[in-house]
Amino acid sequence: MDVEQPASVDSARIEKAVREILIAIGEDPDRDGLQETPARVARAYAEQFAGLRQTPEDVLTTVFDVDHDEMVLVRDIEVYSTCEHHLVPFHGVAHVGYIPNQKGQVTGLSKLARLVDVYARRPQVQERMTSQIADALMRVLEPRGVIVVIECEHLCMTMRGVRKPGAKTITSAVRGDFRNSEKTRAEAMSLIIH
Ligand SMILES: Nc1nc2c(ncn2[C@@H]2O[C@H](COP(=O)(O)OP(=O)(O)OP(=O)(O)O)[C@@H](O)[C@H]2O)c(=O)[nH]1
Ligand SMILES: [Zn+2]
Repeated sequence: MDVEQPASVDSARIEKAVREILIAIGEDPDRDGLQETPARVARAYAEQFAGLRQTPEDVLTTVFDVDHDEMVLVRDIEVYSTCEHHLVPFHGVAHVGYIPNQKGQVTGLSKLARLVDVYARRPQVQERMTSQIADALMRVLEPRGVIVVIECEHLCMTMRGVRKPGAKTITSAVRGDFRNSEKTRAEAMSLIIH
């Protein structure tokens, strides 16, 4: 469950902290190129972590009935998130599919991409982000099933640490019909993996 979130980031606090980090790494925060950096980082974080101040209901606003109760899948939604362990990016693609309920309730296609961003723009681990997207769709659209597959490269594994560029992490979350029916799941996977 989402905990209550602050209205916006505390820019002054971020700026103070970033200045401290610059000093701690042995930089001069007052040199030309760095003077504006704390304020820039505060603005960047406001954007990068905007999802902390959003709920799925904020973006899944358009729900309408169509005469379609079979799979809808949006593939290759670009995703940028921030690894909560190292605060460096991980990025890749998300594939989000669902089977509308008997009433044929669907949402706008762009709303699925917006939903991905609600959870990507937070300090994250890929597994949790994947489940959160699936659970939010189940709750709001009450579909017969949801499948979310996310493939990402984690910069904490490529630019530092173990340094394995190209390694991809693939996570999936299946709910409802996608969980219960191997055939339905296989159909979705064949559309995702091409
Ligand atoms: N399961 C999971 N692990 C992640 C994710 N993002 C980063 N990690 C891992 O989190 C772990 C943190 O491990 P620690 O040993 O606490 O940190 P560390 O010493 O910086 O680890 P190394 O990255 O191996 O140098 C690392 O193995 C990362 O690869 C994620 O989305 N999911
Ligand atoms: Zn990391």
